[in-house]
Amino acid sequence: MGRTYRKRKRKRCQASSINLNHESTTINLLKWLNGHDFLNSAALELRHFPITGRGITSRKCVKENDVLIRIPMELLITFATVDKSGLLQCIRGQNSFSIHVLLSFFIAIEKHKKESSFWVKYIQSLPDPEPVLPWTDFSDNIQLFPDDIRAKSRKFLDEFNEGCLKLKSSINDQALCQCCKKTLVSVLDKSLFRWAYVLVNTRAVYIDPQLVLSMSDEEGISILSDKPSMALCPLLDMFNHHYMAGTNADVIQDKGQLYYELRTLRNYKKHEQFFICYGSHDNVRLLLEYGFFIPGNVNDCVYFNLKEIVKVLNVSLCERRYKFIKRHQFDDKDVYVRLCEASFNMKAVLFVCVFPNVLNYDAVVFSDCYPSEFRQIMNDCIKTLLEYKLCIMKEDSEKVSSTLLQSKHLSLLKTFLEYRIEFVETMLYQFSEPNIT
Ligand SMILES: C[S@@+](CC[C@H](N)C(=O)[O-])C[C@H]1O[C@@H](n2cnc3c(N)ncnc32)[C@H](O)[C@@H]1O
Repeated sequence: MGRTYRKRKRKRCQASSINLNHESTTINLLKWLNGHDFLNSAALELRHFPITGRGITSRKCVKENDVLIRIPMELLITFATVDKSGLLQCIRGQNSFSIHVLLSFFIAIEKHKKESSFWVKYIQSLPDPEPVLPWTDFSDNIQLFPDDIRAKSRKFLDEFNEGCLKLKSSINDQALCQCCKKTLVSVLDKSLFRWAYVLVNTRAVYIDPQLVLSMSDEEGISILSDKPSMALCPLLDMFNHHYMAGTNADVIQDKGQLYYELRTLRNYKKHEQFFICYGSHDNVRLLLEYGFFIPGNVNDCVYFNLKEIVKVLNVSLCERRYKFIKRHQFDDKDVYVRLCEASFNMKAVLFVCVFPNVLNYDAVVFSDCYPSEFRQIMNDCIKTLLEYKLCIMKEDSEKVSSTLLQSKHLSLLKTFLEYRIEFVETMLYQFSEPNIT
Protein backbone atom coordinates (compact mmCIF):
# COMPACT_ATOMS: atom_id res chain seq x y z
CA MET A 1 0.00 0.00 0.00
CA GLY A 2 1.64 3.28 -1.13
CA ARG A 3 1.60 6.67 0.61
CA THR A 4 -0.70 8.23 -1.97
CA TYR A 5 -3.18 5.34 -1.53
CA ARG A 6 -3.18 5.78 2.27
CA LYS A 7 -3.56 9.56 1.92
CA ARG A 8 -6.55 9.12 -0.44
CA LYS A 9 -8.07 6.50 1.85
CA ARG A 10 -7.78 8.84 4.86
CA LYS A 11 -9.35 11.67 2.88
CA ARG A 12 -12.20 9.38 1.75
CA CYS A 13 -12.74 8.36 5.37
CA GLN A 14 -12.84 12.00 6.54
CA ALA A 15 -15.14 12.96 3.70
CA SER A 16 -17.58 10.18 4.58
CA SER A 17 -17.59 11.04 8.30
CA ILE A 18 -20.32 13.34 9.55
CA ASN A 19 -19.71 16.25 11.91
CA LEU A 20 -21.80 15.83 15.08
CA ASN A 21 -20.67 19.05 16.80
CA HIS A 22 -23.86 20.82 15.71
CA GLU A 23 -26.14 18.23 17.31
CA SER A 24 -27.87 19.40 20.46
CA THR A 25 -26.53 16.49 22.58
CA THR A 26 -22.94 17.37 21.63
CA ILE A 27 -23.45 21.12 22.14
CA ASN A 28 -25.06 20.51 25.54
CA LEU A 29 -22.36 18.09 26.65
CA LEU A 30 -19.53 20.47 25.69
CA LYS A 31 -21.32 23.44 27.28
CA TRP A 32 -21.84 21.47 30.49
CA LEU A 33 -18.18 20.40 30.54
CA ASN A 34 -17.05 23.99 29.83
CA GLY A 35 -19.08 25.14 32.80
CA HIS A 36 -17.12 22.71 34.99
CA ASP A 37 -13.51 23.64 34.36
CA PHE A 38 -13.09 21.87 31.00
CA LEU A 39 -11.29 23.72 28.22
CA ASN A 40 -11.61 22.35 24.70
CA SER A 41 -8.12 23.58 23.88
CA ALA A 42 -7.55 20.79 21.34
CA ALA A 43 -10.65 21.91 19.35
CA LEU A 44 -12.15 18.42 19.57
CA GLU A 45 -14.94 17.52 17.24
CA LEU A 46 -17.36 14.59 17.46
CA ARG A 47 -17.87 12.87 14.12
CA HIS A 48 -19.69 9.80 12.93
CA PHE A 49 -17.34 7.45 11.05
CA PRO A 50 -18.55 4.66 8.73
CA ILE A 51 -16.69 1.82 10.50
CA THR A 52 -16.25 2.88 14.11
CA GLY A 53 -19.42 4.96 14.57
CA ARG A 54 -19.22 8.12 16.68
CA GLY A 55 -15.67 9.10 17.54
CA ILE A 56 -13.38 12.07 18.15
CA THR A 57 -11.19 14.19 15.89
CA SER A 58 -9.81 17.73 16.03
CA ARG A 59 -10.42 20.75 13.82
CA LYS A 60 -6.66 21.40 13.93
CA CYS A 61 -3.35 19.53 13.77
CA VAL A 62 -2.37 18.17 17.16
CA LYS A 63 1.23 17.68 18.23
CA GLU A 64 2.82 14.84 20.19
CA ASN A 65 2.26 15.17 23.96
CA ASP A 66 -0.57 17.71 23.54
CA VAL A 67 -3.47 17.49 26.02
CA LEU A 68 -6.64 16.25 24.33
CA ILE A 69 -8.90 16.32 27.37
CA ARG A 70 -8.50 17.14 31.05
CA ILE A 71 -11.67 16.23 32.94
CA PRO A 72 -11.94 17.33 36.60
CA MET A 73 -12.33 14.40 38.99
CA GLU A 74 -15.77 15.53 40.20
CA LEU A 75 -17.14 14.94 36.69
CA LEU A 76 -16.19 11.27 36.81
CA ILE A 77 -18.80 8.82 38.04
CA THR A 78 -17.02 6.54 40.50
CA PHE A 79 -17.99 4.60 43.60
CA ALA A 80 -17.42 7.84 45.56
CA THR A 81 -20.11 9.56 43.43
CA VAL A 82 -22.60 6.76 44.10
CA ASP A 83 -21.70 6.70 47.78
CA LYS A 84 -22.17 10.45 48.21
CA SER A 85 -25.48 10.48 46.28
CA GLY A 86 -27.28 8.69 49.14
CA LEU A 87 -28.53 5.98 46.75
CA LEU A 88 -26.83 3.21 48.69
CA GLN A 89 -29.01 3.96 51.72
CA CYS A 90 -31.91 2.48 49.74
CA ILE A 91 -30.25 -0.92 49.85
CA ARG A 92 -31.14 -3.05 52.85
CA GLY A 93 -29.45 -6.14 54.27
CA GLN A 94 -25.86 -7.24 54.17
CA ASN A 95 -25.63 -7.99 50.45
CA SER A 96 -22.58 -6.78 48.60
CA PHE A 97 -22.38 -5.76 44.93
CA SER A 98 -19.75 -5.39 42.23
CA ILE A 99 -18.73 -1.87 41.18
CA HIS A 100 -20.23 -2.72 37.77
CA VAL A 101 -23.69 -3.27 39.31
CA LEU A 102 -23.46 -0.18 41.54
CA LEU A 103 -22.45 2.18 38.70
CA SER A 104 -25.25 0.69 36.57
CA PHE A 105 -27.78 1.26 39.37
CA PHE A 106 -26.64 4.87 39.67
CA ILE A 107 -26.82 5.81 35.99
CA ALA A 108 -30.12 3.95 35.52
CA ILE A 109 -31.72 6.06 38.25
CA GLU A 110 -30.07 9.28 36.99
CA LYS A 111 -31.42 8.55 33.49
CA HIS A 112 -34.88 8.14 34.94
CA LYS A 113 -34.56 11.50 36.74
CA LYS A 114 -34.13 13.27 33.37
CA GLU A 115 -33.75 17.08 33.68
CA SER A 116 -33.62 16.93 37.47
CA SER A 117 -30.34 14.98 37.33
CA PHE A 118 -27.02 16.81 37.62
CA TRP A 119 -25.74 14.34 34.99
CA VAL A 120 -28.51 14.90 32.44
CA LYS A 121 -26.28 16.40 29.71
CA TYR A 122 -23.86 13.51 30.04
CA ILE A 123 -26.60 10.89 30.10
CA GLN A 124 -28.25 12.40 27.02
CA SER A 125 -24.94 11.98 25.19
CA LEU A 126 -24.96 8.21 25.79
CA PRO A 127 -26.19 5.85 23.08
CA ASP A 128 -29.77 4.64 23.47
CA PRO A 129 -30.38 1.83 22.69
CA GLU A 130 -27.17 0.39 24.06
CA PRO A 131 -24.59 -1.30 21.75
CA VAL A 132 -25.40 -4.87 20.72
CA LEU A 133 -23.31 -7.38 22.66
CA PRO A 134 -23.82 -11.05 21.69
CA TRP A 135 -24.62 -12.18 25.26
CA THR A 136 -27.50 -9.72 25.59
CA ASP A 137 -29.46 -11.89 23.14
CA PHE A 138 -31.99 -13.00 25.72
CA SER A 139 -33.75 -15.47 23.45
CA ASP A 140 -32.57 -19.03 23.02
CA ASN A 141 -30.25 -17.90 20.22
CA ILE A 142 -27.22 -18.33 22.48
CA GLN A 143 -27.58 -22.07 21.82
CA LEU A 144 -26.48 -21.41 18.26
CA PHE A 145 -23.25 -19.73 19.32
CA PRO A 146 -19.93 -21.62 18.87
CA ASP A 147 -18.71 -23.36 22.05
CA ASP A 148 -16.10 -20.76 23.09
CA ILE A 149 -18.40 -17.77 22.52
CA ARG A 150 -21.40 -19.53 24.07
CA ALA A 151 -19.54 -20.41 27.27
CA LYS A 152 -18.34 -16.83 27.74
CA SER A 153 -21.74 -15.38 26.79
CA ARG A 154 -23.46 -17.56 29.39
CA LYS A 155 -21.01 -16.36 32.03
CA PHE A 156 -21.70 -12.68 31.18
CA LEU A 157 -25.43 -13.33 31.09
CA ASP A 158 -25.41 -15.17 34.43
CA GLU A 159 -23.47 -12.32 36.07
CA PHE A 160 -25.91 -9.79 34.66
CA ASN A 161 -29.03 -11.73 35.74
CA GLU A 162 -27.62 -12.44 39.18
CA GLY A 163 -26.58 -8.78 39.71
CA CYS A 164 -29.96 -7.49 38.54
CA LEU A 165 -31.98 -9.91 40.68
CA LYS A 166 -29.89 -9.42 43.80
CA LEU A 167 -30.04 -5.64 43.47
CA LYS A 168 -33.79 -5.52 42.89
CA SER A 169 -34.48 -7.81 45.82
CA SER A 170 -32.25 -5.69 48.08
CA ILE A 171 -33.80 -2.30 47.35
CA ASN A 172 -35.97 -1.09 50.18
CA ASP A 173 -39.63 -1.38 49.07
CA GLN A 174 -40.39 2.02 50.58
CA ALA A 175 -37.50 3.86 48.87
CA LEU A 176 -38.82 6.48 46.45
CA CYS A 177 -37.31 8.22 43.43
CA GLN A 178 -36.56 11.84 44.46
CA CYS A 179 -38.08 13.26 41.28
CA CYS A 180 -41.31 11.32 40.66
CA LYS A 181 -41.96 9.62 44.02
CA LYS A 182 -42.38 6.23 42.35
CA THR A 183 -40.72 3.37 44.22
CA LEU A 184 -37.15 2.76 43.10
CA VAL A 185 -37.95 -0.95 42.63
CA SER A 186 -40.59 -0.10 40.04
CA VAL A 187 -38.35 2.44 38.30
CA LEU A 188 -35.51 -0.04 37.89
CA ASP A 189 -37.02 -2.35 35.26
CA LYS A 190 -34.86 -4.93 33.54
CA SER A 191 -34.49 -3.05 30.25
CA LEU A 192 -33.34 0.16 32.00
CA PHE A 193 -30.87 -1.85 34.07
CA ARG A 194 -29.64 -3.66 30.97
CA TRP A 195 -29.07 -0.32 29.19
CA ALA A 196 -27.04 0.93 32.15
CA TYR A 197 -25.16 -2.33 32.64
CA VAL A 198 -24.08 -2.54 28.99
CA LEU A 199 -23.06 1.13 28.98
CA VAL A 200 -20.87 0.65 32.03
CA ASN A 201 -19.46 -2.49 30.40
CA THR A 202 -18.57 -0.72 27.16
CA ARG A 203 -17.59 2.74 28.47
CA ALA A 204 -16.03 2.49 31.94
CA VAL A 205 -12.33 3.27 32.27
CA TYR A 206 -9.86 2.05 34.85
CA ILE A 207 -9.31 4.20 37.91
CA ASP A 208 -7.03 3.57 40.86
CA PRO A 209 -9.37 1.96 43.47
CA GLN A 210 -7.31 3.37 46.35
CA LEU A 211 -7.90 6.88 45.06
CA VAL A 212 -11.65 6.21 44.85
CA LEU A 213 -11.74 4.69 48.34
CA SER A 214 -9.91 7.72 49.72
CA MET A 215 -12.75 9.88 48.38
CA SER A 216 -15.54 7.62 49.74
CA ASP A 217 -17.24 7.32 53.09
CA GLU A 218 -15.77 4.50 55.14
CA GLU A 219 -19.22 3.22 56.13
CA GLY A 220 -20.37 2.71 52.54
CA ILE A 221 -17.32 0.70 51.46
CA SER A 222 -18.60 -2.58 52.96
CA ILE A 223 -21.20 -2.83 50.18
CA LEU A 224 -18.47 -3.48 47.59
CA SER A 225 -17.76 -7.07 46.55
CA ASP A 226 -14.76 -6.07 44.41
CA LYS A 227 -12.35 -3.17 43.97
CA PRO A 228 -14.00 0.07 42.78
CA SER A 229 -11.67 0.35 39.77
CA MET A 230 -14.31 1.36 37.20
CA ALA A 231 -15.31 4.94 36.39
CA LEU A 232 -17.41 6.68 33.79
CA CYS A 233 -15.61 9.67 32.34
CA PRO A 234 -17.64 12.05 30.14
CA LEU A 235 -16.05 12.73 26.73
CA LEU A 236 -13.24 10.23 27.33
CA ASP A 237 -15.91 7.62 26.69
CA MET A 238 -16.47 9.00 23.18
CA PHE A 239 -13.07 7.74 22.05
CA ASN A 240 -13.09 4.51 20.07
CA HIS A 241 -10.60 1.68 20.52
CA HIS A 242 -7.54 0.79 18.52
CA TYR A 243 -4.71 -1.53 19.53
CA MET A 244 -2.25 1.04 18.15
CA ALA A 245 -3.86 4.06 19.82
CA GLY A 246 -1.39 6.92 19.94
CA THR A 247 -2.72 8.33 23.23
CA ASN A 248 -2.16 7.87 26.94
CA ALA A 249 -4.58 8.49 29.82
CA ASP A 250 -3.59 9.29 33.40
CA VAL A 251 -4.88 10.92 36.57
CA ILE A 252 -2.87 14.10 37.21
CA GLN A 253 -2.86 16.81 39.86
CA ASP A 254 -2.82 20.50 38.92
CA LYS A 255 -3.04 23.30 41.50
CA GLY A 256 -4.44 20.89 44.08
CA GLN A 257 -7.18 19.62 41.75
CA LEU A 258 -7.28 16.07 40.29
CA TYR A 259 -8.00 15.56 36.59
CA TYR A 260 -8.34 12.61 34.21
CA GLU A 261 -6.07 13.60 31.35
CA LEU A 262 -5.58 12.22 27.86
CA ARG A 263 -2.46 13.15 25.87
CA THR A 264 -1.22 12.29 22.40
CA LEU A 265 1.81 10.07 21.88
CA ARG A 266 2.40 11.29 18.32
CA ASN A 267 1.44 14.07 15.90
CA TYR A 268 -2.09 13.96 14.47
CA LYS A 269 -3.40 15.48 11.27
CA LYS A 270 -6.48 17.68 11.28
CA HIS A 271 -9.62 15.49 11.34
CA GLU A 272 -7.70 12.26 11.95
CA GLN A 273 -9.66 10.11 14.42
CA PHE A 274 -8.12 9.78 17.90
CA PHE A 275 -8.29 6.38 19.56
CA ILE A 276 -7.62 5.07 23.01
CA CYS A 277 -6.65 1.47 23.80
CA TYR A 278 -9.20 -0.46 25.88
CA GLY A 279 -6.57 -3.19 26.47
CA SER A 280 -4.65 -5.83 24.49
CA HIS A 281 -7.89 -7.64 23.69
CA ASP A 282 -8.37 -10.31 21.06
CA ASN A 283 -11.40 -10.11 18.78
CA VAL A 284 -13.59 -12.49 20.81
CA ARG A 285 -13.15 -10.28 23.86
CA LEU A 286 -13.84 -7.12 21.86
CA LEU A 287 -16.95 -8.74 20.43
CA LEU A 288 -18.31 -9.92 23.77
CA GLU A 289 -17.44 -6.90 25.86
CA TYR A 290 -17.80 -4.05 23.35
CA GLY A 291 -19.80 -5.41 20.40
CA PHE A 292 -17.22 -5.00 17.62
CA PHE A 293 -14.07 -6.60 16.28
CA ILE A 294 -11.11 -5.30 14.30
CA PRO A 295 -9.99 -7.15 11.18
CA GLY A 296 -6.22 -7.53 11.38
CA ASN A 297 -6.16 -7.01 15.17
CA VAL A 298 -2.57 -7.89 16.17
CA ASN A 299 -3.83 -9.26 19.49
CA ASP A 300 -6.12 -11.76 17.83
CA CYS A 301 -5.38 -15.43 18.45
CA VAL A 302 -6.77 -18.96 18.25
CA TYR A 303 -6.99 -20.87 21.53
CA PHE A 304 -6.54 -24.60 22.06
CA ASN A 305 -6.91 -26.92 25.02
CA LEU A 306 -4.81 -29.92 25.94
CA LYS A 307 -7.61 -32.36 25.18
CA GLU A 308 -7.97 -31.25 21.58
CA ILE A 309 -4.20 -30.99 21.04
CA VAL A 310 -3.71 -34.55 22.19
CA LYS A 311 -6.66 -35.79 20.12
CA VAL A 312 -5.82 -33.96 16.89
CA LEU A 313 -2.10 -34.79 17.01
CA ASN A 314 -2.89 -38.35 18.05
CA VAL A 315 -0.54 -38.26 21.02
CA SER A 316 -0.65 -40.48 24.05
CA LEU A 317 0.85 -38.77 27.09
CA CYS A 318 2.54 -40.90 29.73
CA GLU A 319 1.98 -39.98 33.38
CA ARG A 320 5.32 -38.17 33.69
CA ARG A 321 4.66 -35.84 30.75
CA TYR A 322 1.05 -35.25 31.73
CA LYS A 323 2.09 -34.35 35.27
CA PHE A 324 4.74 -31.96 33.98
CA ILE A 325 2.12 -30.03 32.00
CA LYS A 326 -0.31 -30.03 34.90
CA ARG A 327 2.28 -29.06 37.51
CA HIS A 328 3.14 -25.89 35.61
CA GLN A 329 -0.49 -25.32 34.56
CA PHE A 330 0.62 -24.98 30.94
CA ASP A 331 -2.78 -26.21 29.81
CA ASP A 332 -4.74 -23.86 32.09
CA LYS A 333 -4.82 -20.79 29.87
CA ASP A 334 -2.88 -18.91 27.24
CA VAL A 335 -2.45 -21.92 24.98
CA TYR A 336 -2.79 -20.03 21.73
CA VAL A 337 -1.39 -19.20 18.33
CA ARG A 338 -1.39 -15.71 16.89
CA LEU A 339 -0.07 -14.30 13.64
CA CYS A 340 3.42 -15.84 13.18
CA GLU A 341 3.73 -16.84 16.80
CA ALA A 342 2.89 -19.58 19.31
CA SER A 343 2.43 -18.61 22.96
CA PHE A 344 4.89 -19.75 25.65
CA ASN A 345 2.39 -22.32 26.96
CA MET A 346 1.55 -23.57 23.46
CA LYS A 347 5.23 -24.20 22.72
CA ALA A 348 5.68 -26.00 26.04
CA VAL A 349 2.64 -28.25 25.51
CA LEU A 350 3.60 -29.09 21.92
CA PHE A 351 7.19 -29.84 22.92
CA VAL A 352 6.10 -32.28 25.62
CA CYS A 353 3.64 -33.86 23.20
CA VAL A 354 6.07 -34.46 20.36
CA PHE A 355 9.35 -35.07 22.22
CA PRO A 356 8.54 -37.98 24.53
CA ASN A 357 12.02 -38.88 25.72
CA VAL A 358 13.37 -35.66 27.19
CA LEU A 359 14.59 -36.17 30.75
CA ASN A 360 14.50 -32.56 31.89
CA TYR A 361 11.60 -30.65 30.30
CA ASP A 362 12.02 -27.74 32.75
CA ALA A 363 15.51 -26.99 31.46
CA VAL A 364 14.34 -26.73 27.84
CA VAL A 365 11.02 -24.95 28.36
CA PHE A 366 12.11 -22.34 30.89
CA SER A 367 15.33 -21.46 29.07
CA ASP A 368 13.40 -21.34 25.77
CA CYS A 369 16.23 -23.45 24.28
CA TYR A 370 14.32 -25.86 22.11
CA PRO A 371 16.17 -28.27 19.80
CA SER A 372 16.60 -26.80 16.30
CA GLU A 373 14.36 -29.45 14.68
CA PHE A 374 11.46 -28.49 17.00
CA ARG A 375 10.62 -25.38 14.99
CA GLN A 376 9.60 -27.24 11.83
CA ILE A 377 7.81 -29.94 13.82
CA MET A 378 5.95 -27.31 15.82
CA ASN A 379 4.86 -25.47 12.67
CA ASP A 380 3.55 -28.72 11.18
CA CYS A 381 1.61 -29.44 14.39
CA ILE A 382 0.17 -25.92 14.40
CA LYS A 383 -0.91 -26.30 10.79
CA THR A 384 -2.71 -29.56 11.63
CA LEU A 385 -4.36 -27.92 14.65
CA LEU A 386 -5.41 -24.86 12.64
CA GLU A 387 -6.89 -27.07 9.90
CA TYR A 388 -8.93 -28.82 12.58
CA LYS A 389 -10.10 -25.47 14.00
CA LEU A 390 -10.95 -24.22 10.53
CA CYS A 391 -13.32 -27.18 9.96
CA ILE A 392 -15.06 -26.46 13.28
CA MET A 393 -15.28 -22.74 12.54
CA LYS A 394 -16.81 -23.42 9.12
CA GLU A 395 -19.44 -25.65 10.73
CA ASP A 396 -20.11 -22.99 13.41
CA SER A 397 -20.50 -20.30 10.79
CA GLU A 398 -22.78 -22.51 8.68
CA LYS A 399 -24.99 -23.17 11.71
CA VAL A 400 -25.46 -19.45 12.40
CA SER A 401 -25.86 -18.53 8.71
CA SER A 402 -28.48 -21.16 7.99
CA THR A 403 -30.78 -20.39 10.92
CA LEU A 404 -34.10 -18.76 10.14
CA LEU A 405 -33.95 -16.97 13.48
CA GLN A 406 -33.09 -13.31 13.22
CA SER A 407 -31.61 -10.78 15.61
CA LYS A 408 -29.01 -8.00 15.53
CA HIS A 409 -26.92 -10.20 17.80
CA LEU A 410 -26.97 -13.10 15.34
CA SER A 411 -26.07 -10.93 12.36
CA LEU A 412 -23.14 -9.42 14.28
CA LEU A 413 -22.01 -12.91 15.20
CA LYS A 414 -22.44 -14.13 11.63
CA THR A 415 -20.15 -11.36 10.31
CA PHE A 416 -17.62 -12.16 13.00
CA LEU A 417 -17.61 -15.91 12.29
CA GLU A 418 -17.08 -15.26 8.59
CA TYR A 419 -14.16 -13.00 9.44
CA ARG A 420 -12.73 -15.58 11.83
CA ILE A 421 -12.51 -18.14 9.04
CA GLU A 422 -10.50 -15.69 6.93
CA PHE A 423 -8.25 -15.01 9.90
CA VAL A 424 -7.46 -18.71 10.44
CA GLU A 425 -6.88 -19.18 6.71
CA THR A 426 -4.34 -16.34 6.82
CA MET A 427 -2.63 -17.94 9.79
CA LEU A 428 -2.52 -21.31 8.06
CA TYR A 429 -0.86 -19.66 5.11
CA GLN A 430 1.68 -17.99 7.38
CA PHE A 431 2.53 -21.18 9.24
CA SER A 432 3.08 -22.86 5.88
CA GLU A 433 5.89 -20.41 5.11
CA PRO A 434 9.39 -21.62 5.94
CA ASN A 435 11.19 -19.65 8.73
CA ILE A 436 8.16 -18.87 10.81
CA THR A 437 8.66 -19.01 14.58
C1 LIG B 1 -16.36 3.91 24.82
S1 LIG B 1 -17.53 3.82 23.56
C2 LIG B 1 -16.78 4.76 22.29
C3 LIG B 1 -17.71 5.81 21.70
C4 LIG B 1 -18.90 5.28 20.97
N1 LIG B 1 -18.57 5.02 19.58
C5 LIG B 1 -20.06 6.25 21.05
O1 LIG B 1 -20.71 6.50 20.04
O2 LIG B 1 -20.38 6.71 22.12
C6 LIG B 1 -17.30 2.14 23.11
C7 LIG B 1 -18.22 1.66 22.01
O3 LIG B 1 -17.84 2.28 20.77
C8 LIG B 1 -17.84 1.34 19.70
N2 LIG B 1 -16.45 1.17 19.25
C9 LIG B 1 -15.31 1.52 19.91
N3 LIG B 1 -14.22 1.28 19.19
C10 LIG B 1 -14.66 0.76 18.02
C11 LIG B 1 -13.99 0.28 16.86
N4 LIG B 1 -12.66 0.30 16.73
N5 LIG B 1 -14.75 -0.20 15.83
C12 LIG B 1 -16.09 -0.23 15.94
N6 LIG B 1 -16.79 0.19 17.03
C13 LIG B 1 -16.07 0.69 18.06
C14 LIG B 1 -18.44 0.06 20.28
O4 LIG B 1 -19.84 0.10 20.10
C15 LIG B 1 -18.12 0.17 21.75
O5 LIG B 1 -19.00 -0.56 22.55
